[in-house]
Amino acid sequence: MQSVTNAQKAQILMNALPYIKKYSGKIVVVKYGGNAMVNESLKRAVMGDIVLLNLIGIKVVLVHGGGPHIKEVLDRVGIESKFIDGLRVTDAETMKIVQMVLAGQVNKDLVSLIGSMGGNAIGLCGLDDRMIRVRKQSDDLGFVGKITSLDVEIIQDNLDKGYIPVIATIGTDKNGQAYNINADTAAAEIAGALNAECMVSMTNIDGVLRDKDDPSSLITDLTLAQADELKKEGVIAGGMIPKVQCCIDAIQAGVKKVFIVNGMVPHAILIELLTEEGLGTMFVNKYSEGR
Ligand SMILES: Nc1ncnc2c1ncn2[C@@H]1O[C@H](COP(=O)(O)OP(=O)(O)O)[C@@H](O)[C@H]1O
Ligand SMILES: CC(=O)N[C@@H](CCC(=O)OP(=O)(O)O)C(=O)O
Repeated sequence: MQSVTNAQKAQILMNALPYIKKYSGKIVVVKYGGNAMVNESLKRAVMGDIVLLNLIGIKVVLVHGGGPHIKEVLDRVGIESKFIDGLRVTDAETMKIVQMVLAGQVNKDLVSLIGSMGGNAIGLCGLDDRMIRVRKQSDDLGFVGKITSLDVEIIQDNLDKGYIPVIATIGTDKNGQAYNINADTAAAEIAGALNAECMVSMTNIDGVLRDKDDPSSLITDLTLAQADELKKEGVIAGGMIPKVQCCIDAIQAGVKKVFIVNGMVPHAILIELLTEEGLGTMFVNKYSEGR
C-alpha cells in the first residue's frame, strides 16, 4: 500500500471540514440491515464510524434490522420463515423469537460493540416508553405492526445527553401486545418524526442499480419523480421496492437527504457523509446543491 504522509493525512481531515460543519449538531438516522452485519470486523468498522460521527457532534440514531439472525433461531427451533411482500408472517411463537433476537441479542450486541469502541450507546425498542405504537397491519401477517404514532421524546432525551440511541423495531398496540416491524419502514418513520437531516440505509448492494446484476450501473442521484419512474419501469424490484419506498417516504416526511449505501464496504457511512464523492444512491426531493 502506498504510504500516506502526515501532510496528506492532515489534508484528508481538512477535506472533511465542510461536511463536519454541515452535519454537526444535526440528526442522522442510520438503518443497519441484518444482511450487512456479515462478520465481526465489518460490524466493528460500522460501529467505529458511528462513534466517530457522534464524537464530531453529529446526533446519530442507529435503527437496526436482523432478519438473518431471526431466521437462524427460527430454523433452530424448526419454524419456517414465511414472507408476504417482504414482510415476515409473524405468529405468536415467532413474535417471541423476533423480540428475543432483535431487542435482546442484536440490539445489545451493537450497544456493547459501540461501548467497546469508546461510544455511549443506549439500547431501546419501541416498547420502551411506548415509543412505537402500532395496529395490526393485516390478519394474514399476524403480529406485524403498522405504525400509528411515534413518540420520539425518549430518543430526543438520549440524544441531548450525548447517547447514541440503538433501536430495535418492535412496536406495541394499546394492550401492550408486541408487534414486528420492518426495520426500513421504522427507520424512515423515525427519521421523519425526528426531523432528521439525513437517513442512511445500509444494505448489501451498492445502491439502486439500473441493472441489478451490473455494479457499474449504479444510479448516484435520484429525485422522487425519477424513483417513481424507475419503479414503474420495473428497474427496481424485489427487496429494493420497499427500501426505495421508505427512502421516498422519509424525503416526503421532511428528511433532507436519504442514501442507500453498501454496508459491506468498510467505512461506507464516512465516505458517503464526509467526502465529496459519496458512494451509493442519494435521494433528494429535487436537484439541489449535490452531496
Ligand atoms: N434496481 C435494483 N438495484 C439494486 N438492487 C435491486 C434492484 N432491484 C432489485 N434489487 C434487489 O434488492 C436487494 C436489496 O433488498 P434486501 O435484500 O431486502 O435488502 P436488506 O436485507 O438490506 O433490507 C438487492 O440485493 C437486489 O437483489
Ligand atoms: C415485519 C418484518 O418483516 N420484520 C423484519 C424485522 C427485521 C428486519 O427488518 O431486518 P433486516 O433489516 O435485516 O431485513 C423481520 O422479521 O425480518
